[in-house]
Amino acid sequence: MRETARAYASLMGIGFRAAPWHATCQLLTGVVFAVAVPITAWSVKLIVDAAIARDLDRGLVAAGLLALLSGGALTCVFYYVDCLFTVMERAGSLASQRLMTLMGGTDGLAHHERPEYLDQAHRVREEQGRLAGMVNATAGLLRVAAALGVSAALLLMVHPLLLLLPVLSMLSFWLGRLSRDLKVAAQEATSEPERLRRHLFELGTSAAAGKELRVFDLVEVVRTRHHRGAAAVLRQRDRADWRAAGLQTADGVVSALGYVGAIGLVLFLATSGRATPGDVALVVGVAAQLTGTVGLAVQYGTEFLFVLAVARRFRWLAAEADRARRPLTDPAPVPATLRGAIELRGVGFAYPRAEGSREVLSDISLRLPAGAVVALVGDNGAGKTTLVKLLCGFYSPVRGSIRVDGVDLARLAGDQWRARVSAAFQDFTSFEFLASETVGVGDLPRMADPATVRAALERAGATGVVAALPAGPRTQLGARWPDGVDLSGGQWQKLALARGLMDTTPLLVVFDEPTAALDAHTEHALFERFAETARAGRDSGAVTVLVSHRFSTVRMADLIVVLDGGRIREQGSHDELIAAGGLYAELYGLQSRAYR
Ligand SMILES: Nc1ncnc2c1ncn2[C@@H]1O[C@H](COP(=O)(O)OP(=O)(O)OP(=O)(O)O)[C@@H](O)[C@H]1O
Repeated sequence: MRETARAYASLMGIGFRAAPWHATCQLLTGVVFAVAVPITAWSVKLIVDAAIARDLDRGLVAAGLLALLSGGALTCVFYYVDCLFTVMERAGSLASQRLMTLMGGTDGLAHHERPEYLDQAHRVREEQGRLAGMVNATAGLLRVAAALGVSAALLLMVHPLLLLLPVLSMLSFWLGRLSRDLKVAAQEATSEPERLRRHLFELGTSAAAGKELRVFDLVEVVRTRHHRGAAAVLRQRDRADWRAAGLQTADGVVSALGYVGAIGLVLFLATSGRATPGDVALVVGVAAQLTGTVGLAVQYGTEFLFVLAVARRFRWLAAEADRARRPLTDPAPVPATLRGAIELRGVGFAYPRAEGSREVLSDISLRLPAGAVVALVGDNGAGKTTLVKLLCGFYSPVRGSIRVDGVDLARLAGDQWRARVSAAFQDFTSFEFLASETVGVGDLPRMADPATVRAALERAGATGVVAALPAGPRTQLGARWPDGVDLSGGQWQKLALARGLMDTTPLLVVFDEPTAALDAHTEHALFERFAETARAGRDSGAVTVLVSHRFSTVRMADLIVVLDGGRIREQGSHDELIAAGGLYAELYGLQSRAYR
């Protein structure tokens, strides 16, 4: 219960922080409007009674009250709707910012592996719009409560038995809620197949997947699976809809019985002289409004529950983010320069999601000396990228430790360590910014410095890519933007490489197959240059880790580490490994024969 209250408060907090005046105004105008509407029925009663009593003055006062209430209610509706839109817009923007901080600002990546996290994150992303809706749902419920309260008071003035009408309304509200619950449950139960259906839809309609779908003749397969999935989802949701419709019919019958009963009672009272004709008009008016109020109660009640469910997920993600950001127990500063080495001592690692927590790295003991260029080689799945991710601090070893000049990496603040890490990955990100920014984000403080960006482009051999763009470095990248230019895979990759070379004073530089889209000669020439630069800058002690399947590139490294099934099979310089005649020598021989 306390958790629910906190979840509610967190989303109300977003609404009020984003638009405090508008949120207050929406709540107030909603209540005033809700109170004014049933009172108009009361002023009608006064007018009818005055007419029957032939009392013009009383009739005019009542008519004035009616005009005032109608005008006031209309004005309130105007402000209510205006505030509603403003609150939704501003709270939506603030909620997106919070969500980005929660989901994108956490330290490592380990939580992204947990199915529970993925599921919650996916749902929150899908229902993001609702994060802004707590003020609106609350305003709606307040409106309903105010309208029901005033209606009940007016009915009580005529006869206590008429209070059964709001009671029946509550029954009707309950039936309405049951029917909505059925629909919500069906939606939740089908959320996974629905996600698959959307994925298939995406595959079947996107240009990116289009090539492979056609080459492998998969268009029909994807379409059939999509249609079958859609039919299964609809079938399940249809069943719930029919049951919900049954409950709604029962709800209609209950409302009609209440309406007829209330009017029957007031007519009986009027004909026996215990109620006035104005009372009859009052009850008819209030009873008619109650039907609408119950409809609103069901609508806002459901919306409130939906928003509350999203709020709980939001809180859950916030708690996860807090956990991921747990302060270090024994923090140590990141060294300014590396003097000794980055050392891995008995490191073991298993992905949280991997079957039975299978270790993908075991017993890794390795010394990466300051200033060295180290190459990681091995078959697909040998664990090269995983090792790189551990070095970058995205994940923590489950056994053993990584030490930076003798200090456990776990003692260094993640963001401070990563500020000293530079990288280029094979699965790089295509930042659709201006070309100079796409590269410049590799070193934010110097992003706006054209000379630094030019130098990084030069080091990555990407000067030509930017020079050929219509507005050079000021060209917007990405085809979806006006005047945006799309690049080839290799060109994007060269810019990603330049981004990884922006920072000239890192402690660790990682190249995880960043040149896979380039030809072997270009890759060789580039790495020769990187190695030279790395060796020239040995003073800062930066360790350069390079992952490549091309042995012509690998051979220039100071240290080559051969991984096999998550373990180190052998390590040494190119000459040492060739002389040893092991796996490296065998693979090198195979590749060089193929190139001859
Ligand atoms: N996010 C993940 N969750 C679970 N298992 C993973 C994940 N990423 C990689 N693995 C598994 O870890 C093992 C090592 O993968 P890794 O990507 O480190 O290999 P690699 O040597 O870099 O391979 P490649 O040369 O193909 O890039 C593989 O068995 C892979 O299936």
